[in-house]
Amino acid sequence: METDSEDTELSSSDQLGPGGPLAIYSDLLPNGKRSLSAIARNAFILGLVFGCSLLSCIILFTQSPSNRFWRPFFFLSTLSSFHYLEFWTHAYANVPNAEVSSFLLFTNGKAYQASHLSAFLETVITAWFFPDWQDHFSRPALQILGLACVIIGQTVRSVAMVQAGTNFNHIVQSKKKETHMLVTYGVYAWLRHPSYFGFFWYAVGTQLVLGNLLCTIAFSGVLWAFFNHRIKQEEKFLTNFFGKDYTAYKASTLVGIPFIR
Ligand SMILES: C[S@@+](CC[C@H](N)C(=O)[O-])C[C@H]1O[C@@H](n2cnc3c(N)ncnc32)[C@H](O)[C@@H]1O
Repeated sequence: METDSEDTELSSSDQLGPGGPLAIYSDLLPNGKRSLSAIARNAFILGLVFGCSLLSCIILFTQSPSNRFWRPFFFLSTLSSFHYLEFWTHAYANVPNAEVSSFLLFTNGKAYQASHLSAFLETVITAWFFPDWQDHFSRPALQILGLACVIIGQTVRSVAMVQAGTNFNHIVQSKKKETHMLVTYGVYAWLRHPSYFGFFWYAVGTQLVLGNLLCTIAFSGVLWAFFNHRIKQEEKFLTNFFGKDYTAYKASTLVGIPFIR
């Protein structure tokens, strides 16, 4: 005798095919843009890199601050926590946009990857071959300032992403969605681009802590030009979306990146 459950059993391709009853889950399968296995894998790897590099950084620094090889491990720990938080903020407050690409691991462009590789190489090469030159630039006061920038920058960016919720999108939107609301509360009450403010100061701060003279200059210049252009474009779209409300909001807030108004 056939049971009800056997009656309704479908082959896996029927269940997952277009319009099949489980088609809604196809996004979550391996290779889907919200693939649960890829999300679990990325989170595991980033957690592992964060834990190991933070521990190595602390051990090397406390053994002897003059052993400069705590620096690359510091950089890896900031990078891994940054990429983990990019996804976590989406998973917490922006579920419809939480995708594997929200980690920004391999989707942030070649310039991003090249600049981080350059920073890593500069700190390793100067620590190994030119320690005096590195010491000359990386004074404790600059490093403490850099660390403050990293902590404040990362915190402001993550808090902004949580407060903006589903209104935040890694890709600047040129068409207004029905659900898109103008965010003017929380950190957005003071800063109109807090996630850009946060990233700018976080990134420059990492270079100050590492004692990277070349990359401090390069990161400041390249990021300034990038955000200056992006903010102007984004504000044109936001003015189209929200009209006078955005103009009034703009007049009462700051950007917080030098010379960008
Ligand atoms: C990568 S997010 C960056 C948001 C903002 N510029 C920041 O730095 O926090 C880009 C998206 O956020 C949206 N956005 C920017 N400011 C907003 C605001 N105050 N309220 C609602 N959406 C905003 C833009 O429309 C764009 O699609």
